[in-house]
Amino acid sequence: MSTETKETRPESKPEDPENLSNLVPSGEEALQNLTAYDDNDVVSDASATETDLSLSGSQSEQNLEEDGQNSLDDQSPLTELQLQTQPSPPLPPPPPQLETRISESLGEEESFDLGTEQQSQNQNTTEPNPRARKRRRRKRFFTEINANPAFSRNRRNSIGKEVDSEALIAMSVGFPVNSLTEEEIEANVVSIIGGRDQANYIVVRNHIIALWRSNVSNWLTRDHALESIRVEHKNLVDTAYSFLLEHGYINFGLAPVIKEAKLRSFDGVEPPNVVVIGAGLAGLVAARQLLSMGFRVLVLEGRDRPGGRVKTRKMKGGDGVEAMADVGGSVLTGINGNPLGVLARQLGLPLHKVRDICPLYLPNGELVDIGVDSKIEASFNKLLDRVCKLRQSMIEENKSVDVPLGEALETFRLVYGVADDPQERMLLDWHLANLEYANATLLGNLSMVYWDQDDPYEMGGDHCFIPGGNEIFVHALAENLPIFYGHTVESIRYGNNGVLVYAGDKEFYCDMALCTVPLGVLKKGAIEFYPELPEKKKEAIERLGYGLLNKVAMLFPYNFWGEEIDTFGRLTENSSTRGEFFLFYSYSSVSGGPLLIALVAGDAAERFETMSPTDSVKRVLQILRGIYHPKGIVVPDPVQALCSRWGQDKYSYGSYSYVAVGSSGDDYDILAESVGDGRVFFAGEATNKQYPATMHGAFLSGMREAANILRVARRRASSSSSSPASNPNQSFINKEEEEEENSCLDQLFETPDLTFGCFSALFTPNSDEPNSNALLRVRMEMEKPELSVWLYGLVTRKQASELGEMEGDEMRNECLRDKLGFIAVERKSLSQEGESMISSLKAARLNRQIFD
Ligand SMILES: Cc1cc2nc3c(=O)[nH]c(=O)nc-3n(C[C@H](O)[C@H](O)[C@H](O)COP(=O)(O)OP(=O)(O)OC[C@H]3O[C@@H](n4cnc5c(N)ncnc54)[C@H](O)[C@@H]3O)c2cc1C
Repeated sequence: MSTETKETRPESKPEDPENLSNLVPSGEEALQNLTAYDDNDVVSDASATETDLSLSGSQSEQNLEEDGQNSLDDQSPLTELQLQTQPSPPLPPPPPQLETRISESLGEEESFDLGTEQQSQNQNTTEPNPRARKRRRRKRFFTEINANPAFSRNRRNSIGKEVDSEALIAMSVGFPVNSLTEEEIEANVVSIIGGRDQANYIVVRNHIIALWRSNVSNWLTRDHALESIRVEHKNLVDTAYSFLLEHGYINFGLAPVIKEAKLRSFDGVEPPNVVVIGAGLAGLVAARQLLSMGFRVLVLEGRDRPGGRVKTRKMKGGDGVEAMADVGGSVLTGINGNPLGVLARQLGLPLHKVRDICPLYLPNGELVDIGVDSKIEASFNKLLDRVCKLRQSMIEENKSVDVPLGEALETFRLVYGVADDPQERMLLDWHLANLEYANATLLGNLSMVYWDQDDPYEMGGDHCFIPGGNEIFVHALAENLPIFYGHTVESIRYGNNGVLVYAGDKEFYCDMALCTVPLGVLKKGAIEFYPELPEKKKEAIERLGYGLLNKVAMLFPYNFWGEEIDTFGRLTENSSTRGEFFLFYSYSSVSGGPLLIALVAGDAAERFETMSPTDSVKRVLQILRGIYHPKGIVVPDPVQALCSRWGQDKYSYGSYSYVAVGSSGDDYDILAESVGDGRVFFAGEATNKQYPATMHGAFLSGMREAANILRVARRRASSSSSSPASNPNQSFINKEEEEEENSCLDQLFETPDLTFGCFSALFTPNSDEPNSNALLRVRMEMEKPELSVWLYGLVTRKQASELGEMEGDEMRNECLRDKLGFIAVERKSLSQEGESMISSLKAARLNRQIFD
């Protein structure tokens, strides 16, 4: 991925004692008595070896001087380089540049600010030596768009300005300024590519996106979209609206009105069944979207929790200090157009901008001189520019070779004599470590040609934290979804008639399956496919890189590092350990307590997994004391600490994808391709060429595949012989199983949450909120008892309780009918929402049986 910073994660599995993140309890004990934790927050054994807390405060006393000139500005011939080259895929032209800077406010309105590339480096801080953490990017100004005739006359006056800002919003969401995306072309949004219709379509499409983004808590209707467009362009509005809706660019997310909406995609035919494998962001988003499209959906998740590589741990100390630590994905890397930013707005969550200031400390605790710092940062960026030029020349000469990025950078460094001085070398190493962090691997593994192929698409705007952690999103997305936890999928068998998914001793039959497991799991071959995946896909799985990043999260009794910074870094004299705790994230302002997270990148991330947690935490404290003791600041022991082990996590086997030498962005596309003529689909961060290795990339891949599944389902439904409706045996729940289903429901109602009169109610297992769902059941007695039926409907938990408090069923029925507009229906007519609630209840009960 690109160089924008991201966050680490830890994780541990109860089954595998090696695979544990670790907690450090309070005080002295903290380092002597490390307790292992797992995904269930189970605190087990405290058998760590004795540790010595007297860590040395000062380290190297090097006197570092600013060096003279480097000669990076020289136009030295590239042929001087002696690089070991490796074959790479043919070089395509460089990707389109979408580098206009857009800034989006975090409130309901969006504002845009063209060309304000430089971010302020010294704001809101008293730090004497602030530094910018992010690599600067060159920028292009947005090309002008002229007023378009698609708009009605009364809007023409202000049209130029509006079209510009609407185009900017669409761009921030990932749409090109004046062309169609591949998805749009595939969806046939216009009959002639490049014609006048296309130009009009683009304006209409941008307009609809901007309209919805102006109030993401609303359901944007087709009529509303049409209001400001001339009526003769109704077809364009229809096309653009349907495209955007079905592909999840509008009306998506967690606003109440959006959660309730149901598309009528399968009127008159049995909706197809989809099994989603994995309840990470990609799987959750896809499952939600598919349910809202009318599919029947089931999610199989190996862990006992949703979220996958998004995991927030509650940390707690003796004196009431506590904090929420994101041990997986943490930073929203660019808020403009980011779908997670939309969720935050819908849920009313504030965002905390990660401040750009990042002081760097020398091993002796001194702050790095700002002049040297700026100089080396500039040199580092120039080295990268040199690499860009080299690959540009390779593209022009059509040379299909690749070399490791690290090798190219080192060669240029030597050629231009950059960072010969020890302090400069340490600074350069810090930047290289930062690059290894962003890509979760050693620079020696990265493709020089394609490592930053996603740069042109990167989300603009601030990097942000979600106060309380990203699991807020996960829980909101997972609410009421039929997720079966503890179901590790071992094989997937697919054919013309459907898909069989095997998890333990259970098999699940479905029309289509969506596999969202991490690339690390695919690389391990942990899931067998029958027939085997196509060679092309297997090769892409092999080629694409999947790297490692780890974290140590430490909850301290108080904040000793100051409230005014969110990050600080430390330099090391040893290049080979440059990624070891090189960057610290402070979560004091967002996590609820004095929480510090140290990152471990590159080589160090691998070594870290073999170190004992006691030693790791001791080492971090040694570094922190090296920085703060010389300033007279006491660094206390943490009251709790944990270390991640993403590489040993059998549901991940690493942190996120990167473009390895010999691989390219095309491999992401190949990973995204479905197999078995539209039977098995793939989503997840490693299937998203534009936004790999990110939370929003995972989110968008889930949306993408939901749209693909809908397209294939429609195609199949229209060819009657293979329509799921015409072959009931293909249904996930067929007629024969209906009775079993009903008896299952009877079993659920054997232990209702509430019972009163002839009513009983079950609460959704995923929420205690008064407005969460309750499934109400009522017996309709008939004269002939054998004709009596159970009827069902959804109310809220609060309404169910209020009904329970009323006197007599007559009053209840009156309230249901007159006040709540409640209509009780037979089981088979229950809404999709009702069905998914039943599935959640069943899943929760099953999970209780497994885990209690
Ligand atoms: C340490 C770390 C720091 C990161 N920092 C950032 C950041 O700051 N910003 C950012 O945007 N992104 C960050 N990321 C990346 C981001 O977290 C991921 O890209 C994203 O969460 C991936 O989502 P996903 O749905 O593709 O995969 P996952 O979240 O991994 O979901 C896949 C799911 O499949 C399940 N599964 C696996 N195998 C099986 C099986 N056989 N059967 C059933 N279920 C199975 C897993 O348990 C998991 O729940 C970070 C990641 C890590 C690890």
